[in-house]
Amino acid sequence: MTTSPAPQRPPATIVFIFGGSGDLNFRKLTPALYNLFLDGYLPEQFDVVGIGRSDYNDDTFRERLAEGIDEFSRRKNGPENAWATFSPHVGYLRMDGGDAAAYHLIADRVKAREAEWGAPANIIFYMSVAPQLVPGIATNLSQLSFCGDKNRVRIVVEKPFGHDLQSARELNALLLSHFAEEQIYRIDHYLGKETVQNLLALRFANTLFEPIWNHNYVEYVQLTAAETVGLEGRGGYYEGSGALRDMIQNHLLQLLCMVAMEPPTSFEADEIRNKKVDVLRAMRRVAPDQVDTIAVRGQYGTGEKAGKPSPAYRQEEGVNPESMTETFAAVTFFCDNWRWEGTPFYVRTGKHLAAKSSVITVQFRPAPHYAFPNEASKTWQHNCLIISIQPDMNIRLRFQAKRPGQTLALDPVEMEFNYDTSFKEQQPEAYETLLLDVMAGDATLFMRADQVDEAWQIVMPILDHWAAQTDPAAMPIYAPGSWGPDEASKLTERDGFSWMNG
Ligand SMILES: NC(=O)C1=CN([C@@H]2O[C@H](COP(=O)(O)OP(=O)(O)OC[C@H]3O[C@@H](n4cnc5c(N)ncnc54)[C@H](OP(=O)(O)O)[C@@H]3O)[C@@H](O)[C@H]2O)C=CC1
Ligand SMILES: O=C1O[C@H](COP(=O)(O)O)[C@@H](O)[C@H](O)[C@H]1O
Repeated sequence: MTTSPAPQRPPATIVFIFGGSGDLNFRKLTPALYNLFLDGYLPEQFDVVGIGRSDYNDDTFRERLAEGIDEFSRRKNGPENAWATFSPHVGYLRMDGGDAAAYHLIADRVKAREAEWGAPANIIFYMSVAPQLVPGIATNLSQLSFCGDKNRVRIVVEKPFGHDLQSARELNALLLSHFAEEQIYRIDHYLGKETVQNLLALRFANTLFEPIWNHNYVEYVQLTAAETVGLEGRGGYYEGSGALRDMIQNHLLQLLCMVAMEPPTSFEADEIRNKKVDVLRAMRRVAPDQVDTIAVRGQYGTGEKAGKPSPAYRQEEGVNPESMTETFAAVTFFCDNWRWEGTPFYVRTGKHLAAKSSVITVQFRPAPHYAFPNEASKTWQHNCLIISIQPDMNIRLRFQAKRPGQTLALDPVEMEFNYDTSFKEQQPEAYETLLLDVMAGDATLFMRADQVDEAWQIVMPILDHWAAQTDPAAMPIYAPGSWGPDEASKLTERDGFSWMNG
């Protein structure tokens, strides 16, 4: 999301992707760069260099990535010869990120390109590797003479950013010992989604919602990120993570910030990030003995998918048969500030749920006086703003309307804004937006160290409480294809509400 009306082409840039041979680059990063290239956003002088230990050379690496483009790029092979024009910009360096002596390969590559281009290049180091490798790579990079150049060198760090508060602090301290904060781009791909960025437009480019966007009018907010997929071959990672760490500490708390933040005075990166971190600071820290009242976890059991038996989480590859890792988490958060005091924010996420659906629901309070006869509205519902992030991309406003006829009958109806019908432009993938922002030096959609820290502080009491419960029989099990364990409904029902499904 560049803040200028039309994005400028970035200057000459080399993107080094540590983990170039891995899944994220294959499915997301190179397809995103390729789409940016096709859309004319990349400079003429750019290189993408994958780094890994796997045995590729430039040609075999390009062949491998071409398969990823075929399968995962929204533009597929694009116009004729598009890949043939793009692929010479792609190369591979075979090296071990832990081998400090190998880093001259990077320096040599930069030197050669700059000589060819006749100008210094911006350099981006993308950490698409397991988190435990990041400190070593960052330390080795810092030995390169140009790394301290704030104007042209940036480092992108993938999630998870730490495993807990302590490790996140250590990682931040290490990165900040080698790079300035403005060089560090902590990525959260949810912030690159069009529908998520549109939350800022919805709230701050309209007068309609802002006057009622507070605890006086909003009864509660629900944020759901439901997935139908399971582990997708990432059992090793997920087993050490779980739903709270994997989705809530980062993506869902960031969404919550977009819903709850105060209006910014500008779209400067730090102004937006200041407003977001204020929300995180205001969020209630839960006492250990309160965790069971505000948080529920669960794990998927055996079931059936596409007519075939599907294994329970504890039977998945890389998972402990007595695992206590949650594949579902639901939490009631409160933001203790003037705007939101007393309004619950119900947040939930899970694997193998009934639908793929990321939705924010803002439920308004009932009308102060209901003059209609009770029998007028058998299906009476509160006003509600439903913001669908994905896969549907729409915003629906639900209100009561009179059903045509001679009786006074009211029914809930919806006004809908839909991206597909309102705009003809294609939606860029989140990684396209975020990679272009890194190249442009725009950190608005990236997390600052203090945001990461606050988000960990918020979830730590829940994680600690759950970690202390070790009886496998105590883990609530839910059926794949459901909306999670029954216990999750208690969170909302306790307050007289229910989850909005589907
Ligand atoms: N895949 C996804 O959908 C998502 C991934 N992420 C995050 O992105 C990061 C990468 O994930 P993903 O691509 O799935 O992981 P993979 O396991 O597929 O890839 C890991 C990469 O790290 C490289 N690597 C491992 N050890 C070294 C080393 N010593 N030196 C250099 N390279 C090394 C591997 O290359 P080689 O074996 O050739 O050395 C490989 O390219 C992780 O932090 C993950 O959490 C975040 C969101 C989504
Ligand atoms: O970061 C992650 O996100 C994906 C969900 O992303 P989405 O864009 O498809 O909603 C999730 O599957 C994965 O476990 C998590 O690490």
